Amino acid sequence: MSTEELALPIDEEPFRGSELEAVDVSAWFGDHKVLQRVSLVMTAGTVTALIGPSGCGKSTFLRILNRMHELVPSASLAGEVLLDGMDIYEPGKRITETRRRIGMVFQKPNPFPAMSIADNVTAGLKLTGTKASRAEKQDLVEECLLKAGLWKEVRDRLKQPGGALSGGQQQRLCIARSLAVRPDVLLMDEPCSALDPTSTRRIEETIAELRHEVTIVIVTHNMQQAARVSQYCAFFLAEAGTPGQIVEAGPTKTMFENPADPRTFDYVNGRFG
Ligand SMILES: Nc1ncnc2c1ncn2[C@@H]1O[C@H](COP(=O)(O)OP(=O)(O)OP(=O)(O)O)[C@@H](O)[C@H]1O
Repeated sequence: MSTEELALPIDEEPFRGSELEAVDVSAWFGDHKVLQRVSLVMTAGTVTALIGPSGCGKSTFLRILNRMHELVPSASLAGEVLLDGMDIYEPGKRITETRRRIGMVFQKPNPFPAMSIADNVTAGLKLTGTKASRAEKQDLVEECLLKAGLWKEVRDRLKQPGGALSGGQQQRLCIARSLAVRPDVLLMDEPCSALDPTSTRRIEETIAELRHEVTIVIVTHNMQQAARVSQYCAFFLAEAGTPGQIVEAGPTKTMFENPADPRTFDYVNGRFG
């Protein structure tokens, strides 16, 4: 068989990344219940968008997916989060390993401002105890900046401080930093909300390119963005003081063009929220 025959068309290339599954996840801050039995499968090779009005628990849900929720002293939760079938909350599971496998990019770009661009990219290695030679680090810096779509813009100034980059470049630097520890899943909490339209587009292109590398879950308030970047969508809602729940989840096209629930239709068409 020739190599041409063996090669898969691009759409059928096997995806890297892992499957993440939330099973009956509920969450509280003190005795305030903010999520009620949320279940969702986030598949490798897809971008899953979490949408819904302010306060319905999207960020809380995202933070539960990499064990950041428990950093809030009053916070508690029930249910399971399975990473390739293994519960990340199982007693004895190391939090650092979970956070290495499930990275997070925040709303506001947060590079280490005084640290060089190159050192920002490799900063996570120390935290995860990964040893790398100088040459390996150099290769990693180039690889991750390329994947994050920033290499061409910074290749000649890798020693300059990360804080000197524009907001959009800083956010792509943070994406490169997340990729350097080779995560299986990347969580993004409104990654473009602090950025101008051009930088937003650039990040969206980066997300599209990364989908084959890493499973992506993104919280966004921007419906056009959800439609552009995601293949799968989950609509969260907290009605009249009740905890947030998923009203409906499914392929993005269906959610936008032919949702099953009238509340989804109203939300994606900007009638509330
Ligand atoms: N650290 C906290 N302590 C107490 N309550 C909190 C905390 N963080 C969030 N909450 C509450 O949990 C609920 C869900 O908040 P969350 O931020 O997850 O919603 P969201 O859908 O992401 O909102 P937004 O779209 O505005 O970011 C809200 O009622 C919020 O007030």
